[in-house]
Amino acid sequence: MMNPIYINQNEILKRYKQPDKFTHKGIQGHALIIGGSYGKMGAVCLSSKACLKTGCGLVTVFIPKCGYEILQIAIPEVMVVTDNQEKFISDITFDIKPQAIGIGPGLGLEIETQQAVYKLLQTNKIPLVIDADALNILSKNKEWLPLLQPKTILTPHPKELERLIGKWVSEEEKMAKTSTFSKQCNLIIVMKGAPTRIVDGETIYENTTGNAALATAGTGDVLTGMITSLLVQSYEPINAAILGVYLHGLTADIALPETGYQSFIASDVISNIGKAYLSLENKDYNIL
Ligand SMILES: NC(=O)C1=CN([C@@H]2O[C@H](COP(=O)(O)OP(=O)(O)OC[C@H]3O[C@@H](n4cnc5c(N)ncnc54)[C@H](OP(=O)(O)O)[C@@H]3O)[C@@H](O)[C@H]2O)[C@@H](O)CC1
Ligand SMILES: Nc1ncnc2c1ncn2[C@@H]1O[C@H](COP(=O)(O)OP(=O)(O)O)[C@@H](O)[C@H]1O
Ligand SMILES: [Mg+2]
Repeated sequence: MMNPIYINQNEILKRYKQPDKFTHKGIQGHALIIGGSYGKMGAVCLSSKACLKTGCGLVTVFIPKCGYEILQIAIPEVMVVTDNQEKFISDITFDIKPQAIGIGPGLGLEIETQQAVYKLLQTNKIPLVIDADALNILSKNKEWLPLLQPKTILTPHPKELERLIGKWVSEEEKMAKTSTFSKQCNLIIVMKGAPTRIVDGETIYENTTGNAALATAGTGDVLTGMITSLLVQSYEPINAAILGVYLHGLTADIALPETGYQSFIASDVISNIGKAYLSLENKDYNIL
């Protein structure tokens, strides 16, 4: 494996941009989060709330009908567009103009949902984060990979990565296969785990924040919302991935003294994003 570039505060401060004093919600950007199915609407709640809390101006979700009230009640700041189907997504249509899309949390694997993803990939030209069931749909339909725009961000956990690139027998082989896949398809791969590594062709970044408290339901859904938020705020895809992964891990480091490893939940990531940002500005929470 090539020596990784460690993602520490120094690397982050080279990339982090403070919001302009005169910015407004239009400039801060509009994100679209697509996901959810019956029983997995929480994934979209977590992802869209994290997206807003990472600084974008507007967030819309595209979800099946059954999630309408859940979303509107859980997060009044988020706007909702619904599919015609009750329990899963069957056709992704919207008349908003988001600057980036995050797709996958809670999406499910229905055949109609797979076709809806195919249709989106055929026409989509804006930056995209692909996670969870959207990754699993791609793994089932690898011939769709060439439809992805250059530098699309994929955020697999180890099982999702295996579905995408096949099994490996060593850490070295895993990294080599991921690097080849990233290069061949011109994609950014966020290999989630301990530690999370970001692969951009032959360049490998290794995150230095985060801990085992993150091993809990929904923390990956939150990461998808955070990276999507940074994309709409005009970060280059590689910088959105790097900053998103770093801030996400930092929330767990900040919260740990209060929550311990066991009681930390995905909502605690969201509620500590503010402190994670503040630590970059040397205000109050400079814990590193
Ligand atoms: N509240 C909600 O609505 C929530 C909704 N969610 C939604 O559910 C959907 C399914 O997503 P999912 O990730 O739970 O299922 P799946 O892809 O089968 O992978 C699970 C298997 O992968 C493995 N594995 C995972 N991490 C690993 C690691 N670090 N290191 C090693 N192995 C690891 C592990 O395999 P094992 O070790 O058991 O063989 C595990 O059993 C998706 O849409 C998601 O967004 C969830 O986000 C939860 C909250
Ligand atoms: N032991 C650990 N140490 C550090 N980070 C972890 C650990 N376990 C999980 N994580 C992080 O938690 C997140 C889990 O994502 P994922 O498996 O997609 O969860 P979910 O699908 O439930 O949202 C990833 O960002 C991963 O890097
Ligand atoms: Mg996940």
